[in-house]
Amino acid sequence: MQTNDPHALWETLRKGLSSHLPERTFHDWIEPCKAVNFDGTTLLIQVPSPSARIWIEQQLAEEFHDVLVQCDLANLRLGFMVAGDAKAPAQPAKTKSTHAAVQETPLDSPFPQGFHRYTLDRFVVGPSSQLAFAAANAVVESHGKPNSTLNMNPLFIYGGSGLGKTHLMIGIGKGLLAKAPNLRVAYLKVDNFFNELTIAIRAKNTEPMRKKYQQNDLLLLDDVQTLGKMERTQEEIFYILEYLLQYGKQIVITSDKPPQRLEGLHDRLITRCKWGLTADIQPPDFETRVAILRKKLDDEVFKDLPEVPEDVITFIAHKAKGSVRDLEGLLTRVVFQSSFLGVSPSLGVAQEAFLGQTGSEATASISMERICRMTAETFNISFNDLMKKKTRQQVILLPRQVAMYLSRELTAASFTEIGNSFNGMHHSTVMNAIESVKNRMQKDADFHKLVHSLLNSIQ
Ligand SMILES: Nc1ncnc2c1ncn2[C@@H]1O[C@H](COP(=O)(O)OP(=O)(O)OP(=O)(O)O)[C@@H](O)[C@H]1O
Repeated sequence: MQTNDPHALWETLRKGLSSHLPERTFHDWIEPCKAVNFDGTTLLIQVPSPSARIWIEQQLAEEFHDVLVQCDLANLRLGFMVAGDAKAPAQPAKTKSTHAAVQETPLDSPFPQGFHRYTLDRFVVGPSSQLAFAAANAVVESHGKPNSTLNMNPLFIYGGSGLGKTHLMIGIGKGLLAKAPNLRVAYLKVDNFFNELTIAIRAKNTEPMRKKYQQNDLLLLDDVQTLGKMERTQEEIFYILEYLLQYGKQIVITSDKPPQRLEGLHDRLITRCKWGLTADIQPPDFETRVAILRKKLDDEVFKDLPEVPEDVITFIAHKAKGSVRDLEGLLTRVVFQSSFLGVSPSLGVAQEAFLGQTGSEATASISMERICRMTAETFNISFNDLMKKKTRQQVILLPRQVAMYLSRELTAASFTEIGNSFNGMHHSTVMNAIESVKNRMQKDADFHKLVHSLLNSIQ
C-alpha cells in the first residue's frame, strides 16, 4: 500500500483489525485510538490512557502483526502514545544494535518491523530452552563462516504454544540483520503464505511469489504444524526450501511438534525438516519464570509506572506455570489493573487480577459444542445438520455462520480451531462466515437482536 497519510494507513489497519479481533476487543481497545503521525517509517497511534497502551502493546502485538502482513504493510513500524502526554512520542523500544539495521532492510523483504521485543538478548534462557537458544545464537555467529562443522540448516525449533519459538526465530533474523544489514530476510507464517498463495493461484500467477521467497538469505517459517491439509501450499514451500538449501541459504522452522510427528506432511518435506538441527523448548522452571518477569519489566512501556514488588513477581511466577504468554498476560493484567485503579501493584491487586484471569478463562471454556447446540436449537435445526461439512442449504448455512461468530466471540479459539470443530473447514471460510454475520448484524436490526440474545443466553 503506497500512502503517507497516517489516517489512511490507520483506516486500513482498523479495517483489518475489525475482522481479525472479537467485536468486543475491537470496540474496547481499537475504536478509541487514532493516528497522529507518520514519519515514513513509524505510524504513531494515540491511545486514550496509559493502561490502554499497556494492554494494546502487550496483549495485541501478534494480532497487529498478522493484520500488517495481510494488509501488505509488514514494513510499517507502529508507535503508541497516550493522549495528552506532553512527552516525546513513544516509539517502539530500540535495541542497541538492531534498530538501524532493521530500518535498512530492503523494502520488499517481508521481514516484520514490529516484534521489537523479540531479540536474542531479551530472551531469558533456562534449562528448558538451553539447546534452542544456543542453536539460535550459533546460527547468528556462524554467519559468513562456511566451515562450521555442525549442520544447522534448517534449524527446527519445536515446543508448546507461547514458549518463545517465534521470539527466538525473529531474534535470529534481527541478530543477522545487525551483522549484515543488506541480508534479505523473510518471515513467513504458514497461514499467511496460504492466503497469499490462494490470491496468486486465482490470478494464475504464482511465479513472482515463489521468486520473492527464493531470493532470501534467511527464511523464517513459522507454525509448520498447520501445513497438514494444504497440499498446494506444501508443494510451493517444498520448492522454496529446496532452492534455498541448494544455495546454502539459512532456514529456520518452528512447529508445535517434532518433524516426525507432523501430521499430513509429505515425507519429502519431513525429511527436509529433519535435515539440520532439531531443538525443543519446554515450559520454564520457577527461577526462569521470575527472571522472565524481571526482564519484561525493563520494557519501555513499564518504565514510568510504579515498581512491581518482589512478592508480586513471586506470586505471578507461582500462578502462571504453563506458557510464557500466560506469564506475561498475568503480569500485564496486574500492571494494567493497578494503573487503571491508580494504585501501586500489590499482592491484593495481583490476587484479583489472577481471579479475573481465571474468570475470563471460564468464559473461554464455554465449549463450542454448547454454542452449536444452542444455536441449532434457536434456529430449529438439528445439531448434526449444523455440523455437516457439505451443505448449500440456506437454512443451515446461516445458523452455522452464527455459531462460528459466537465461537469467536465467546471462546479463545483461533479461526483454524473453529474450522477444525466444524469438520475441518478452512480458516478462511470461518473468517468469511464471521464477516458476513457482522455485516448482516449491521444492516438488519432483528438479526442483530437475535444474535445478541443468543450470545447472552449462552454466557
Ligand atoms: N524465554 C523467554 N524469555 C523472554 N520472553 C519470552 C521467552 N519465551 C517466551 N517469551 C515471550 O512470550 C511470548 C510468546 O512467545 P512466542 O510468540 O515466541 O511463542 P511461540 O512458542 O511462538 O507460541 P505459538 O506457538 O503459540 O506461536 C512473547 O511475548 C515472547 O517474547
